[in-house]
Amino acid sequence: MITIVGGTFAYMHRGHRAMLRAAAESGNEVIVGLTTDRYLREHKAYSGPNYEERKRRIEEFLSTFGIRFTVQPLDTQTGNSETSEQYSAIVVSPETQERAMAINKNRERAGLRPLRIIKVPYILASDLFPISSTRIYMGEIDTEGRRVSPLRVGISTGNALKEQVTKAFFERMAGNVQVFRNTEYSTGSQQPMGEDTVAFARDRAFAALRSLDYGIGIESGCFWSPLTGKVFDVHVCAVVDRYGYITYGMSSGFEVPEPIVERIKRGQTTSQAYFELTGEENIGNSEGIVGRLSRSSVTRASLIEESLRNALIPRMDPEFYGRRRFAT
Ligand SMILES: O=P(O)(O)OP(=O)(O)OP(=O)(O)OC[C@H]1O[C@@H](n2cnc3c(O)ncnc32)[C@H](O)[C@@H]1O
Ligand SMILES: [Mg+2]
Repeated sequence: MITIVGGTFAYMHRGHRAMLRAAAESGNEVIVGLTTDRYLREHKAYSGPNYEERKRRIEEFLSTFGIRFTVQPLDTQTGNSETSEQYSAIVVSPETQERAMAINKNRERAGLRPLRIIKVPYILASDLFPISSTRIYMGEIDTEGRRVSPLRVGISTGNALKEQVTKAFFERMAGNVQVFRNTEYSTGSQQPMGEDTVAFARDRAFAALRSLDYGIGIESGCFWSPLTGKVFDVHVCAVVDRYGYITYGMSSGFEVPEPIVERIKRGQTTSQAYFELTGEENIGNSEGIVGRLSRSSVTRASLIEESLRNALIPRMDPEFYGRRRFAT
C-alpha cells in the first residue's frame, strides 16, 4: 500500500514537514512527487533550491521515520495519481483537497479504488496566515512561521488606549508589528446601541485596512437585555484581513447604571454622561467607567483586549470556522 504526497517543497517549512509527517505516519510506504526545476520555474512566483537539493532535504527529513519511501520527479499537478493501482492514500492540505477529490473522481471513472484522503490542517505562521514558500521568499516569515518583516496592522480610532492595547496584543502574538492609526472614519453615532455597534466596528476595520495585513475596529456599545430590562456595555471588535475575510469578537458585558443610560438615550456618550455626573473628563481614554464602577478591578483596556482576542479565535482554527481559502 502506498501513500502519495506532492509539492515543490522549496523551503521545507513547518507546513511541508506536517504534510510529510502525515504521509510517514499513514502506515504505508510513501512516494513523494517532487516538482521538477522546470515546473518550479514555470509555475511558481519564487526561485528555490534545485531538484536534487530539495530531494535531499525531503530524504533527510523522512529518513527519521524509519519507513520505506521514494522521491520521484513530478512535472504536472496530478502526476500518475489518477492511473496507478498501487496508490491507496494521498496527503493534502486545505488548499489541495479539492484536487484530491477530482483525482478520485477520475480514478473511479477508470475503475480504480479512490484514494484515502489524509488532510493536514493549515499550519499557521505567528500572524495567523498559513506558512507558504511564497511568503518565505517575499521575506514576510521564516520557515518556522515567525514574522521577518513587520506585520502591518491598521486601527481606526481616536483613542490611544485602543491603539496601545492592539499593538501590545499583536506584538505578543506575532512579534514584529507595525500599527497604523487611521483617524479618517465615520463614527456613525457617538454612542452606538446594539447592532449599530457591530456595524460601526466593521466600518472602522475596513477603513483601517487599506493595503495593510489587518484592519481593526473596536467599538463599545450598549446592548439592551429584554429579559433583565438592563443595558450592558459590551466592546465589539471587527478584524478584517488582506484577503477581505472578517471576524468578530465581543468582550464580557457589565450593567450600565440607570443615570448613564438615561443620558445615553438623550444622545450622550458614556464618557459625556459620566463627566456630567462626576465632573471627570475623558474617562473612556483611561480605565473607562468600568474602572471606576469596579473600583479598578476591571479596566477598559482588559475589555478592549478581550474583544480583540475573541475576534481572532476563528482565525486560530480557520477550517473549523469554514474558511477554505486564503487566496484573494
Ligand atoms: O503555495 P506556495 O507559496 O507555492 O508554496 P507552498 O508552501 O504551498 O509549497 P508547495 O506547493 O511545495 O506545498 C506542498 C504541499 O504543502 C502544502 N502546504 C504548504 N503550506 C502549508 C501550510 O502552511 N499548512 C498546510 N499545508 C501546507 C501545500 O498545500 C501543498 O499541498
Ligand atoms: Mg501553497
